[in-house]
Amino acid sequence: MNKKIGVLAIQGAFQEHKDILRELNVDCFEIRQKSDLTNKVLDGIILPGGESTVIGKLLNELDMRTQLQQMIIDGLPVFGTCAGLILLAKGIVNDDNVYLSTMDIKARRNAYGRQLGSFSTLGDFNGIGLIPMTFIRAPYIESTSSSVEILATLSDHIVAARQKNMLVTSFHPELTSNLSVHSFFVNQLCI
Ligand SMILES: NC(=O)CC[C@H](N)C(=O)O
Repeated sequence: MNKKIGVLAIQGAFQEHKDILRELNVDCFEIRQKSDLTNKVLDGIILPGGESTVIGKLLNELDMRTQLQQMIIDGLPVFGTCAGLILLAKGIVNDDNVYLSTMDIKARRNAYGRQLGSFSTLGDFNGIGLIPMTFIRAPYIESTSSSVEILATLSDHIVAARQKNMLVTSFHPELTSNLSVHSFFVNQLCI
């Protein structure tokens, strides 16, 4: 049966994720309110890039945060890009807030500073190979617990990682034409 992936669509770059999923022939729909989480059968969910403070605030205002957090703890496959990574982190080294707080990573927000706010490069992703990586005011992962698998590093900083049902990237694979990270999520995590 076709997998059904939700894309959190309350702020940020969610349309690009939908476009990639469509290219992969995966059914996807927008998650805009709590009932979208509870009323539909979900094989996985994507948390897009955007502004983590805004998405985090909206998750609370829409009464979605605790529900989503519990679903992830219960094993719902989740892929967080950029702000999505920050939402999943159990710690943010340069911010007092935490949001869903399900993944054993410590993130640094806006880690590349103003000068290098946005850039693209090629990087090696474990098991996939060289892929284009586009960073926009990106975080990186400063530390992880030993149960987190590191999938990509750039200049000694962790930019992709997995822990059980959770996959995160600092970069935006949805802003490139490379489908491989989404394909990895759908085929390796959403099973
Ligand atoms: N492109 C992005 O998602 C940027 C993330 C943003 N800097 C934040 O802290 O939320």
